[in-house]
Amino acid sequence: MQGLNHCPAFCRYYQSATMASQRLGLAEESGPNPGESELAVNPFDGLPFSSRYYELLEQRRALPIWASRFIFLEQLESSPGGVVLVSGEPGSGKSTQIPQWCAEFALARGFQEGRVTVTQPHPLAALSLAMRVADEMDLTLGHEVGYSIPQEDCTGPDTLLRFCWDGLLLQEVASTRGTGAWGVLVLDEAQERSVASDLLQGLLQNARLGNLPGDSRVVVVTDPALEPKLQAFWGNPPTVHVPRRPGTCPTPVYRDTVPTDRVEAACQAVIELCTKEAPGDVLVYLPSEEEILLCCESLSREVGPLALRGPPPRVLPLHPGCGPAVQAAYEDTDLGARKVVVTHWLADFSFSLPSIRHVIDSGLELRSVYNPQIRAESQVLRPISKCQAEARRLRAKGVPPGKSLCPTEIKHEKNPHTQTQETCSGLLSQVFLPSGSCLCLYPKSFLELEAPLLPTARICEVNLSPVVLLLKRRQIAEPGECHFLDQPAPEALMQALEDLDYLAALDDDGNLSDLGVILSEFPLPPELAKALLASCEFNCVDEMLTLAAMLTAAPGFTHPPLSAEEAALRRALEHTDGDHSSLIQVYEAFIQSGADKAWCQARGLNWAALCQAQKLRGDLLELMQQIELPLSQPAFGSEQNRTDLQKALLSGYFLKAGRVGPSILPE
Ligand SMILES: Nc1ncnc2c1ncn2[C@@H]1O[C@H](COP(=O)(O)OP(=O)(O)OP(=O)(O)O)[C@@H](O)[C@H]1O
Repeated sequence: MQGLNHCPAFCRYYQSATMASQRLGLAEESGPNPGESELAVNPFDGLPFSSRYYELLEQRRALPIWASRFIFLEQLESSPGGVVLVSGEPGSGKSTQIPQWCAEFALARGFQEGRVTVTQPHPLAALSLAMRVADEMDLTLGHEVGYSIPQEDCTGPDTLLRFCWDGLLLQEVASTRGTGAWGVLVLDEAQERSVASDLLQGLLQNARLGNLPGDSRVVVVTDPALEPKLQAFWGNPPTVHVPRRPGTCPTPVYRDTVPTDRVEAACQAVIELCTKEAPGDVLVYLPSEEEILLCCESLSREVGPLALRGPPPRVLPLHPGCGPAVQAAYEDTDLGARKVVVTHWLADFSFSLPSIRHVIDSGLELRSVYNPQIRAESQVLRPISKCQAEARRLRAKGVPPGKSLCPTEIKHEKNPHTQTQETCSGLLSQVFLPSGSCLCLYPKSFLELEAPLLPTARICEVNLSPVVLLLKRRQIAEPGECHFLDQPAPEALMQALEDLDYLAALDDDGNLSDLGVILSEFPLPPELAKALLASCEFNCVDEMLTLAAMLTAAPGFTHPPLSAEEAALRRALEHTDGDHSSLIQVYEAFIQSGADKAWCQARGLNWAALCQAQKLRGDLLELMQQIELPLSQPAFGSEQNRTDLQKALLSGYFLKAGRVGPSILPE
C-alpha cells in the first residue's frame, strides 16, 4: 500500500477513479480497451497492461456475469446494510470477476476501510483462483493478489486482494494473531455450507465481529438454489442475479441400475465417448479420492492402445491432494488432446472448466459425518443433493477448445442481432455447437427419492468442539446464542461443551481455563492439541509432533497397493504397534529419503500430503517454542517411548479409549 501511494500511475488513477465514482456513483467500464494508450496503465501496480491482459479481458467480457458489473458496483456502493447477495449458476464468472470488482471498489475508496478478502470453502480453490485472478488483473501473485491456505501464506504487505480458505479466516478472526479488518469481505460458494462459511455468516449477521470497520461491505455469493434461504437470513439484501449461461444443456441419460463397480462403469463410459470421437472434454464424478485415483490409473492404461484419430486423451485427477498441479485441468496442449478430468464433490461448484462437454456422474459422495452420541466420525457414502446433480449437469455446457465464443468472434457471425457486446449472452445460445452429454450412472428415481434438495450444512455433521473452543476464545458469542443458517442440534453443542470440560479447557464458570487458552492457539482439534501438550510431560514431544502433523495433513496413502512390489515396500513401513506408530515411521522414512517424490510414488504415498505434514510439523514446533513449552529428544522405537506416546495420546483421547492390556495409567 505504501508503495502504491507513492506510485504516480496509482495516484493518477485513484484521482480519476474517485472523481468518476463521485460523478457516476462508480466507474462504468473496468480496465482500458486495447488502443487506449493514455490510461493503459494498471492502476494497481502502475505498470502498462500486457497483451495477455487484453487476451483475458476478451474472455472475461464473454462471461454472463459481465453484464451485471455496473449493477453490482451500484449495489455495493449503496446497500443500506452493507450486504450484497450475488446469485448465479456455476461457471457464470462469479468467483473470478466479483473479487476484481470489489478490488476496484476498494481502490476507489483509497482502501481506507481495508483491503479485500475472498473466502473459499476449499484451500485448493483459493489457490487456483488467486493464480487465475492475478493473471486476469495482470498483477503478480504474492504481491497485489495473494492467497492464504493451510501451511502456505502467499501474501505480502502490498496484497490488496486475498483469497483465503474460509477455515483459516475463521481462525484469524478468533485468534490473537489475526490479520485484522477488511474493507470488503466476499463469502464465495455459500451453497456449499462449509462450517466456516456458515459460522462467519452467523457472526457477521449478529454483528459480533469486533474488528469490522464502520463502512465495510459483505458480499455473499451463491448458487441460485440457496438464494431464498440467504435472502431470508440476511433480511432481503440487494441481490444481483447473474443471467443464465448461454448454450443448451444436455438432457441427462440415466442408467437402469446403480453399477456394482462404479470405477469400471465410469471408465467404460469414457472409452465409449473417446471411440465415438465425440468432441469436447470429459468430467467424471466419483465419490472418493481413492476411486478417482483408481479410475485415472485404469483409464491411463486403457486409452493408450485405442485406435483414435487424434492424440490420446490426457487423464487428470482433480482432488484436494493435487496442489498447484490442479491448473493442468485448465490448460490445453498444442496437440489439442482431449482432457478427461476425474473428480468428486470438489468440482461441484468450484473449478469451472470451460471446455467440458461431457459429464459422467456417479451421483454419490463420500463424506465424514460425526455422531455426537457415540463421539465417532464415520465415512458415509450417500446420494448427492439435487442441487449438486444440477450443477454437475450444467458443467456439460462448456465450449470445446478452439471454439472460443468471445464477442469479437461472434460479431463476425451472419446474424442481424450481433451488434453489441451487451447482447452477447443472448447471442451465444444461437451459435451452433455439437451437443454435449450427461450420463448419470444411476436410475432417475435414485435422486428423486433419496436426495435432499440442497447440500447438507456441514455444521450439522461435524464435531463442534473446535468451533466452540474458537468462539469461547474470543468471547465472540455464546455458542448457543449464535444465529446460524441452520442451527446445529442442541445435543451436539452440549456434547462439545462437555468434551471441552472433560479436557479441562473450561473453568467452573464455563469460560476458557488457562489450558483452554493454550489449546485454542494450536491449529489442531482440541483432543490432539491436549495430547501434544501432554507429550511435554511424558517426554515424547518429537514423536507427538510428527503424529499430530500426519493426522492433520491430507491422508498419506493414495490408494491400496497396486502391485506386489508396491505392497512389499509398503509393508516395510508398517509398524507392529499399529497405525499411529506406522504414521511416525512413514514420516521418518520420508524425511530420510530427502522428501523424494519418486520414493513416495513407488510406495503409493501422497508426496504433497507428506510435504504438507512436514510444513505443519515445523509450524507446530515453532508455536511450542514461542509458548516456551519444554521439548524432548527423539526416542522413537524404544519401549519407554512407546508407553510415553500412549500416555500422551490417552490424555487427549481418553473418551475414545478401551483397555485390552494391563493398565498404563498411574494408579
Ligand atoms: N483457475 C483457473 N484457471 C483458468 N481459468 C479459470 C480458472 N478459474 C476460472 N477460470 C475461467 O473463468 C471462467 C469463470 O469461472 P468462475 O469460477 O468465475 O465461475 P463461477 O460462476 O464462480 O462458477 P463456480 O460457482 O463453479 O465457481 C471459467 O469458465 C474459466 O474459463
